[in-house]
Amino acid sequence: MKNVPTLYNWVGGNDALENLTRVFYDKVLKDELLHPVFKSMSAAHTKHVAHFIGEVFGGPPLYTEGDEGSHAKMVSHHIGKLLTEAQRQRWMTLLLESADEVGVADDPEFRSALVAYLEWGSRIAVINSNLTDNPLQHDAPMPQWGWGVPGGPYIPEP
Ligand code: HEM
Repeated sequence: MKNVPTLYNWVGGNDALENLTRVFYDKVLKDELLHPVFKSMSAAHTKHVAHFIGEVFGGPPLYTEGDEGSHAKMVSHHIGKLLTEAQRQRWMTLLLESADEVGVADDPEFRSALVAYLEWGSRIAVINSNLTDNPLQHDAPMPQWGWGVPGGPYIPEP
């Protein structure tokens, strides 16, 4: 497939991702299962998560350069939080509800890649939350996510 856009471009870049995480964390803070976990999050949390996902989706290094983050720093935020599978499932549900609410691209190819990434990342977050030490070296690379099996969005031939 020629000229395959990045997931970052397809979703609408940083503005679309920041809009998504803003609406999502509003829901999270009103949720009885997730409020206790997120009640002390920083004011910049929603943007940091949007920047992280954007970078993983092939966007500019807004998390590693703009926010002075790294993959290891992101992981360190989850260490020792003792997240449960029920909390993870609620996190997924609210994020996907938010995606529909704000009108994130809903084509089958994009949503397949989005769900695959979120399932992967959220399950690793739960695993890491049950550790006491960060398993990553400080210079571990950022994950990179792509379109997976479909290979790109469905674009009909002209
Ligand atoms: C793909 C999945 C995920 C990604 C990309 C992600 C990303 C991040 C990032 C970038 C931070 C650091 C924010 C900052 O610098 O302010 C963070 C912190 C955090 N994340 Fe995640 N996360 C994921 C899944 C989860 C899940 C499933 C949970 C809980 C159910 C969770 C709970 C938390 C908590 C509690 C913090 C710390 C909040 C605080 O500062 O008090 N994360 N996450």
